[in-house]
Amino acid sequence: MIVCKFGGTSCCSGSQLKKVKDILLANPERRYVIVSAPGKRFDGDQKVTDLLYQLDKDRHTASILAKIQQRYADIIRDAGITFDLDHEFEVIQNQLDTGSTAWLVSRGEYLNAKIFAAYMNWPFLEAADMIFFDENHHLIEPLTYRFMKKEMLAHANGVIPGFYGSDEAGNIAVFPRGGSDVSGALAARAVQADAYENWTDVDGILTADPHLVPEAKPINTISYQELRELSYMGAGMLQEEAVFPCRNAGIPINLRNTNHPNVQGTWIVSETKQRTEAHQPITGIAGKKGFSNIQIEKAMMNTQIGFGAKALSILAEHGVSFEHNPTSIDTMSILVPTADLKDCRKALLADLQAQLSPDNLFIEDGIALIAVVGEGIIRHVGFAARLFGLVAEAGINVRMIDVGFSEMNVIIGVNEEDFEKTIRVIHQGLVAK
Ligand SMILES: Nc1ncnc2c1ncn2[C@@H]1O[C@H](COP(=O)(O)OP(=O)(O)O)[C@@H](O)[C@H]1O
Ligand SMILES: N[C@@H](CC(=O)OP(=O)(O)O)C(=O)O
Repeated sequence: MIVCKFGGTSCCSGSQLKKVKDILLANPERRYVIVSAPGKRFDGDQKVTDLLYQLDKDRHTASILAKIQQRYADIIRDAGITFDLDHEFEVIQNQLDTGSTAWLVSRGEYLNAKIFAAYMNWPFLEAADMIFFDENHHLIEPLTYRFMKKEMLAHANGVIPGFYGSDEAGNIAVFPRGGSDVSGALAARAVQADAYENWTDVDGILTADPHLVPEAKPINTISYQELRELSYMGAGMLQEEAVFPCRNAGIPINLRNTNHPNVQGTWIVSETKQRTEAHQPITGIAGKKGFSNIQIEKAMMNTQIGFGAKALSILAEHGVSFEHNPTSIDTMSILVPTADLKDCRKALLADLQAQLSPDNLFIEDGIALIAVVGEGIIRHVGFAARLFGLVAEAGINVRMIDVGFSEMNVIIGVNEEDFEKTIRVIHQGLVAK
């Protein structure tokens, strides 16, 4: 049995929904499908979920609601589906004053799943009755699996809206953005599927973001951990939390292209399986902008037991999470998301100054982090020399290097303006060859 998830790009129009239907009917093992809200149809278009978040800011902007309704009306017309859209929008209109943000933004998936269920003539299985969050907004996994399994297996087929579930009070709760991937992974795990197919608009996981590196190639197989490292660092094709349910149950994930259904895509499997590209140490490259470095310098820092722990606890008190923390004898660099400093920059610096009495303390913004990922890359003789040689030859100033103990990735920090260039240079020199 296969559980499929189709992302916003696969569900953005009537013609895309036709492709989705053909894919599902081509293999009877594809019994359950999770759909996202309609995504972008072309560059510059708006995702329905983005429109809903916009509407949430001003609930009575009639033009936004009308735009959303029109998106669905076009889908229904182009796919030739019979569906009472006016009724659904009347219900939304009636709850506009009282409904929560989560409720409102989840309507994108809810409506798309209802429409697609009508199109497939499969039952609509309500995610709010199967996916549960606690009062701290954490997923209640065992309960979710129990209810999903019962509800799904009670039907031969089913269409499930992605992105949302409900809390203990029965109110709608949503995952972080991109969360339909998680809904799909939970469904696959609940019914112990043989595979979780995640359908999108690229031929698989590519060696780099195709917007930055047009010549990036699909990866045949990748381990769960490699993928996690890439998606954490911004490779946006699979929500990072979607890996865990499948990984823990040993369910392979197959990332595929709705527009090229004959392409096998990327298989995401356990670490124990060999990658077919074993001759090639790098699996992929990903990166993110928007980091700041908190630089703390103090003579003899290395002899002061607890200095690092103290610094990090001050960050925690201000709600700042740290990503990397390279240190040397008298210097500690703490890489944090710049957004975390928005409301506490001054107070944080004052606390660090008062409690650590550093010789020098400052924050540098505008840093981008790039992860070069591949099982065992660190053990490849000459890898580091080649990597840093390439970057140096391109005249790029490396601000930070962090080599974790996982032996799976090297993180380098560069100025944001060098971000795209660095990814291209590394890809060209180490992956495309
Ligand atoms: N390494 C990568 N491999 C593949 N796609 C990537 C990578 N990095 C970023 N992407 C982007 O992820 C997109 C697919 O994710 P997403 O937009 O969430 O699709 P969907 O709406 O189908 O879920 C691709 O169109 C591509 O631009
Ligand atoms: N529609 C939601 C959830 C989601 O997963 O969408 P997509 O599959 O298009 O990334 C979002 O935009 O965040």
